Amino acid sequence: MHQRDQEPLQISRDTGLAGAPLLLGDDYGRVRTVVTAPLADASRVALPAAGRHFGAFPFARNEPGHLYETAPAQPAAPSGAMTTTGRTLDRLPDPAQYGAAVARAAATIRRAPHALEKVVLARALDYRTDAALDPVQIALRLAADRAVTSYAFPLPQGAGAPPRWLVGATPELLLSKTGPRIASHPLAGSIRRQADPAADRAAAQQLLASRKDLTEHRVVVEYIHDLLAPHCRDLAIPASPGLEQTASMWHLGTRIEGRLRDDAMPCLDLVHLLHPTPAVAGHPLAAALETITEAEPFARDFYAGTLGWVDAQNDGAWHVTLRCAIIDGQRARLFAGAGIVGASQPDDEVAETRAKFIAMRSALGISDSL
Ligand SMILES: C=C(O[C@H]1C=CC=C(C(=O)O)[C@@H]1O)C(=O)O
Repeated sequence: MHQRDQEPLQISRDTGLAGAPLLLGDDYGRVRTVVTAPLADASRVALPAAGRHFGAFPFARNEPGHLYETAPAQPAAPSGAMTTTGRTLDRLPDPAQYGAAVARAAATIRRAPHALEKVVLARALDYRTDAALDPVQIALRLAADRAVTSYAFPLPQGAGAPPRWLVGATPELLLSKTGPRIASHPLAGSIRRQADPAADRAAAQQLLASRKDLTEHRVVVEYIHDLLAPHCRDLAIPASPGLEQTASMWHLGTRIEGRLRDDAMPCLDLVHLLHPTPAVAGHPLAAALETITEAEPFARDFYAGTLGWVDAQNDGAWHVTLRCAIIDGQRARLFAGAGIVGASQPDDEVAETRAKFIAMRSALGISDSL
């Protein structure tokens, strides 16, 4: 079922990043080689027999990502926050323009919900400082929140140039596979957490009862169900979502578990089947991608892509690349998005994306006044 035509594999193998650190959750290693290939071909890249191999693929399915062979290493010790003096922050687009794009998308959805039922619109923050940013230290700071999987992946730029870095802390599991058993844990529908415990509980209850958020969530769960069901001999999906929390956000989440018909189906073929889900793109996919391209004044790059690990048995765990930044020397581009349905209100979605930036902003030491 998963066999593809065996056309020649277009990959390039690079050792230019040898020795660079790579961090994913509790795994820490030093890069040996990097293989660059699109996600569609990733399961055909020959992997050495032992250990885990890490990978990161961009939002755009046809753009190449990277699979890393690493050697185990001692994790770096976390250090204190960076001290910098000159800093700037540019908003892409500014919040008012983002709100206008949300209003247009919600109106389009209300007019013709069969043509577009949901779209995820993102915005970016361009941060510049006078000191080089340390991607591993930033990921270690993010790792203080044990509800998320933090990561720092070097992204090769070619021709001996220093890498860019993909750094973040994701709360969302796209797909894990252990033998025949698979799991996915989509999140969609969010609200900012509150410092006061009673207000925090009230916010969670408000989310759980929100028809707008339940609609956003249902679209994702149905999509994943419909794609996985033909490959599964059983697939269990709870009737309603539960609450998931990170240090700064509440989310609606649904844990989906199943058993594959074909145990040998490669983990990365399942990842390719699912990515991008309506938790980051929308539904129907083609209309959502068109809306995203029109509305967002930047390339998503590796934001809203997928990253994880795979082993030689084709088991693995792949996450949705969220709550992240692309770091390049003294610059960082942060990303955050929100699911838009017909009932979405522009100001609420601006506030939601602002809340989703909190984790990365505080790991980078970007003050609220900037
Ligand atoms: C697109 C993002 O979050 C997704 C994951 C959880 C909740 C989401 C939401 O409520 O819209 C998004 O689907 C992001 O953090 O940039």
